[in-house]
Amino acid sequence: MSTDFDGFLFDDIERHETISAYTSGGLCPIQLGCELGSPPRYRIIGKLGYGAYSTVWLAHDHVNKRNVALKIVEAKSSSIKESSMLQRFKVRDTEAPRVIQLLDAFEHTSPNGTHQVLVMEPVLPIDLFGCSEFRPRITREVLRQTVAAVALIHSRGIAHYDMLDVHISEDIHAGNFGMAVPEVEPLSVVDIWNHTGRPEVLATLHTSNKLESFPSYLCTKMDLGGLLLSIAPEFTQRPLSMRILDLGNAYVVGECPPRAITPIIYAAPEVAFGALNNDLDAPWDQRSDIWSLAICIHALACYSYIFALRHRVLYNMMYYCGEVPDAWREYVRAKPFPGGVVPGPAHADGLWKEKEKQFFWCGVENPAGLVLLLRRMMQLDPAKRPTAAELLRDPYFDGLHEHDAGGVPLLWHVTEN
Ligand SMILES: Nc1ncnc2c1ncn2[C@@H]1O[C@H](COP(=O)(O)OP(=O)(O)OP(=O)(O)O)[C@@H](O)[C@H]1O
Repeated sequence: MSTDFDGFLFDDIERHETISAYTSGGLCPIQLGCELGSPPRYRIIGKLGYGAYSTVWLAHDHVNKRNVALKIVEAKSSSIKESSMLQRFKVRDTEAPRVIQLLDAFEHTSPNGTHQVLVMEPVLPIDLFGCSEFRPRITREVLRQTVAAVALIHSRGIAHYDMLDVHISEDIHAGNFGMAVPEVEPLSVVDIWNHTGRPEVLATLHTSNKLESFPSYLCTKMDLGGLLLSIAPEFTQRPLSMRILDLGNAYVVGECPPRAITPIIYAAPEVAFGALNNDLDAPWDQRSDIWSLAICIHALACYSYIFALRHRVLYNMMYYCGEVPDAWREYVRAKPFPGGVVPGPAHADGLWKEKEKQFFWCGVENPAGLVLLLRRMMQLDPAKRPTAAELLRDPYFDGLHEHDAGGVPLLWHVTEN
């Protein structure tokens, strides 16, 4: 082995967490089949996902005899805030939860430090650009429940602002929303392993010998949707129940907001403008959530992001909103509009007409209604954005109600991913 190279021999940043995140203060090395908890209680079955601060695993809880999701947070970040946020949203049996349910929390020590572990119900995240065999059809009901999840956290004075997950490269993202899949809970470990087949793993070979910090291999995410299609296909025929995930960056409005971590192309104008002018502490609150929720709804509806180019994002915001805010005029004077096209209402109407066609081709229910909804949400002035509770009364959601999500098959799947 060559000694002039210090690092990993293999890497695949598109499919795994960054290997270098396994370091002192970083991620917890995990092996399939290992048991966590004291006394050992949760047996790791497979990987469900990873984020900037954690890895998330499907595990079997020997005590309650059910499968659960374990979010194992890097040692230097504390998830105490996230677990106390989630505690606020624990529901009784009679209520429909809209926030992922926290079942337990404990600490686990690894060579990299002490990690918070959040035990949660497993959900099927809406993976916009993933390679699952399963893709839900994004109906008005899915979107209504997505807005209802945000309305719920807002009603408790909390802002989320991390609804769009970005993994490593800014090209791969998924919404921080998922569907409850209680069908996963009773599955036996052997059944799961039989149906998912041999786990795909990548050996972690490092040129140094600091081996204890790293797992001996990285696992590829399990295809939970594909697993359910093969083991419990009837799940696509029942009413769905959406959850909002990842309250790690959420805060109680009125307290000091954490720095917004939403990437600029999904960020609200007030945050994006600040960030592009080197003000990373631009304040954000629930009104900023409404903008990001619109970006998320757009992505759910047509599997693409409304704004793609970071360096043009402010211009595109002005084009879609048809105006130039007074506070941005100085910025615009220094960097003139591309091709000299000045934003205005007629130009904005034209862009949204094109958007309506795109929604139509993507099979969106009531494309014109969705355009009107998004235009209400995407206001450059945060004060003009409706609240999430007001959005639930938007004509786009007419005829849908919290108590009546059932009746017709609400999910469908496509396999040509
Ligand atoms: N309860 C769960 N069931 C199934 N999958 C989950 C669950 N919670 C999280 N995941 C998956 O794990 C991924 C990472 O989780 P999460 O976003 O909470 O981590 P994070 O480290 O806080 O990430 P970031 O802050 O980068 O968004 C999610 O995008 C999702 O795909």
